[in-house]
Amino acid sequence: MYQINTFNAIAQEGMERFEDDKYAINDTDDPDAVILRSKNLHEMPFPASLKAIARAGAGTNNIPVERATQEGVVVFNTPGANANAVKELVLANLFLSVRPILEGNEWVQNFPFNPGDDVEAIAEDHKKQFAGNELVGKKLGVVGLGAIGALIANDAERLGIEVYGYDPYVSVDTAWSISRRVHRVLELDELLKICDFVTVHVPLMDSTRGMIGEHEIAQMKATAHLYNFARGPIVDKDAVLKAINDNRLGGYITDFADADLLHHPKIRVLPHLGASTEEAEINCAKMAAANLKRFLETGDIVNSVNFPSVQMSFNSPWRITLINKNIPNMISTISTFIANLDINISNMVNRGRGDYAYTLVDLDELDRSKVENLIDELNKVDNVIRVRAIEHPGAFYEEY
Ligand SMILES: NC(=O)c1ccc[n+]([C@@H]2O[C@H](COP(=O)([O-])OP(=O)(O)OC[C@H]3O[C@@H](n4cnc5c(N)ncnc54)[C@H](O)[C@@H]3O)[C@@H](O)[C@H]2O)c1
Ligand SMILES: O=C(O)[C@H](O)COP(=O)(O)O
Repeated sequence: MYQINTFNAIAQEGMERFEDDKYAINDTDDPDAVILRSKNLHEMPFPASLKAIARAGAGTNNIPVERATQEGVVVFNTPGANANAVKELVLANLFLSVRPILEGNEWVQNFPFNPGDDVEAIAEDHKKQFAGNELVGKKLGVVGLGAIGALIANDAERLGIEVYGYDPYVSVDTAWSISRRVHRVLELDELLKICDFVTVHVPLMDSTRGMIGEHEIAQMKATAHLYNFARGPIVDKDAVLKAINDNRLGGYITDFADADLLHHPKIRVLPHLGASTEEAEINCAKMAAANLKRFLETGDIVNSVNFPSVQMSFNSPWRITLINKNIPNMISTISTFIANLDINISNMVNRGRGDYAYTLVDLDELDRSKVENLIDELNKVDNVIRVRAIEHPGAFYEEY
């Protein structure tokens, strides 16, 4: 039985993938894996049993990824699974930025009409104060052309907006998906100078913390609007407040609530709603559950942020998985241990990522005690961080 613990509300459509006869949910303090959304794990020690953490979402800044790596815990996320939800929220805010839609509604709802008033005529009389602008022909800068940024760039371009994109690390796949009518910008300042709207979609990392600060805001048009649906600390809020109060920035729209940003007429604050659609929550939960199940049941790694992508078809009675330091001779050391126990290797794959590597070894061996003995031995090997044995689920092996 695998033990899974959850944090945050994970959509049932994902959780129901964990079959009752194989998985126990929230039943232990020593889980094999955790599935979560934005719960902060930084101060939480990991139990020795923990093998994997699945983030049902994109950002993993709530997870101590480096510590997880050192402790041999594989961290997964769900790339792209909530990108459409964020895209739609950003587009909605673009419309709200050019048209006083919310203000018009608020005015009508709160106007002190008297009984018998011609409400329609009074509204017609006042509508001029809620005239707006159009998005067609405006310039939008997209900082970070990943799953979300690429969708926004393409859809904004289709709306007739002139789109400029900046991402020095854009993936080849994403680059192919972006319309050739989206202008590629090589310097962030260049984009900031010309755009009416700038929307940021980069992960929060040491290199992006505060990346939109005083200098960057000073490049922007005084009428421009800055959007932050990525993470609060990517934008320097003090620089934003100062610029807005000095009339050097037109507005700030953020998905990250902060007491200092509340009740300002030029700042709109949302309670982290980017991924909060039924569709995105289901997509993320399903993908996170699939990542976890596959890892626990086969050792395959797909969509990890700290270990390499490794898949191998599982055709042997036993598979062992190893997380080890990425140093010379590890593979020969491991295979020598296996050979010394007179066990034959039927298939093997090893991939490194930075300082760590992941190895799958399929064994032509039916004797459980020999495999258990091997695991004990491998656990003693220097620079091996975690070893696991997975029995092939097909009972037919017992018959041979
Ligand atoms: N508001 C929400 O609810 C919500 C929902 C989903 C994601 N997010 C946030 O948005 C971030 C992006 O999500 P995504 O799914 O598009 O991720 P992604 O990994 O697909 O894309 C991130 C992109 O940022 C680029 N990048 C990294 N550093 C950069 C830099 N210094 N300058 C320019 N580009 C840079 C990368 O090359 C990549 O293309 C997430 O990490 C998360 O923090 C927020
Ligand atoms: O990084 C993400 O995927 C988003 O910020 C969504 O966070 P949530 O799952 O807590 O809504």
